[in-house]
Amino acid sequence: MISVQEALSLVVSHKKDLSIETVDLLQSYKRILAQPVKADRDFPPFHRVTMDGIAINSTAFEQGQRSFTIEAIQPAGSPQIQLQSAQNCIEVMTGAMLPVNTNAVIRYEDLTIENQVATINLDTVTTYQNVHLQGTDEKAGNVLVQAGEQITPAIIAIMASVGLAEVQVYRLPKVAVCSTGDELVTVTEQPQAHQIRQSNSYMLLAALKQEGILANSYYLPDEPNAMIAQLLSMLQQYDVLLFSGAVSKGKFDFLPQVLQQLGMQTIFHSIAQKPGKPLLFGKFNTGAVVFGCPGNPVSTWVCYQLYFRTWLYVSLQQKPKPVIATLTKDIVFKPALTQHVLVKLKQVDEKLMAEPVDTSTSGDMVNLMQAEGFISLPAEQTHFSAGSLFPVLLFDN
Ligand SMILES: Nc1nc2c(c(=O)[nH]1)N[C@H]1C(S)=C(S)[C@@H](COP(=O)(O)OP(=O)(O)OC[C@H]3O[C@@H](n4cnc5c(N)ncnc54)[C@H](O)[C@@H]3O)O[C@H]1N2
Ligand code: MOO
Ligand SMILES: [Mg+2]
Repeated sequence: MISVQEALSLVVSHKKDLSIETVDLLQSYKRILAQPVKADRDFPPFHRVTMDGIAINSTAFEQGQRSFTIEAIQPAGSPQIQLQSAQNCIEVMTGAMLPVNTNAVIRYEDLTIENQVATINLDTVTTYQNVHLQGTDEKAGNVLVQAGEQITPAIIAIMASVGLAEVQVYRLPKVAVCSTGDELVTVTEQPQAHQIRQSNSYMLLAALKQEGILANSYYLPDEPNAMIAQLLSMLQQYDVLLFSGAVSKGKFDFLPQVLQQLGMQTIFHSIAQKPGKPLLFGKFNTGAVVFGCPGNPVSTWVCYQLYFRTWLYVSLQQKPKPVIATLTKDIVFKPALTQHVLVKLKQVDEKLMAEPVDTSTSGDMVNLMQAEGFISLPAEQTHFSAGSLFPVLLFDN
């Protein structure tokens, strides 16, 4: 049996080089950016008025002048105009260019306007007050977003503002999610006493959606010939086959042998870890990789999060953001296995605390709901004390 570290390096070494494709700006949401996004102009591109009011030349105010005749109006969306006399002012609107020869904006709330004369009811006016100065956020030519970032609404806004109507992103892998087992019925069916409704593929499909991947869903019964017929059609279409169930030692756990019969090379089958010991990882010469997650829901979830997401992230050249947290209680775990412990996170003063979530078994999907991530306690150690620091693999469940 291989260690978690060995398994992860094998998964990484079988990453897929995903090509780059061009998609419409809005379609790029949640995809991984494959190009840097550069500022085509300064941010902001001009001295931008940030309050509705008047623009003056502050020298006149410093010399004691308080009342200013309104010369003109500068709306947002109009070319920049010029203050003709430093003793006058121009009405300016939020989003407008600051008029030439002005250097301060006074809000309407701080003015009295009568007969086209604005009187300032303030004791002080500072240079460039209520003005967002050109280039203070970014300079033209600078990289605003690096390649490798997952595209968020804020990144979409940045790309729109620099005129990127089409965006280069990494192609997403085509994924098939497949549940197995004669005990499974669909969500709409009333299960008999010996049956359960299948839930793992819904969980995986939803998790894949978080990565922007719209996967297709399949089902295999516990019968090798029926499995082969279904798998043959799936093999041609997908980059990843993500199974749950049928990978352990049971008389009806046919998946490993059926996949091998179809030409899959087994890269590993079982890892020194709990949960998720029977995980199967293999590859077809079509390039398709197989993750055969153990059927218990928490095992499926942990294997998906740790191994599939690692594969996905290296394939997409995406870097996960590490989080370190402090274990809140002592744990003793004697088997020579890495134990993945589901945790909730809470902030206590400066410290991020990882509190283990009570789960009875890896079949306990109800308590999985409480967890925000897991920590992996190394196999070589048996006692883990409260106060120790661990990296947390965060997930959104
Ligand atoms: N003799 C041994 N037995 C088992 C071992 C072992 O090492 N030796 N490993 C155990 C571990 S650990 C796990 S985890 C499970 C993995 O089993 P399989 O991958 O073969 O999965 P199944 O037998 O098909 O199902 C296990 C469990 O999960 C439920 N299940 C399966 N699919 C779904 C689904 N789509 N939605 C909801 N629940 C699902 C299934 O009904 C079973 O209860 O094996 C242990 N046995
Ligand atoms: O993956 Mo199994 O928990 O260790 O049920
Ligand atoms: Mg089984």
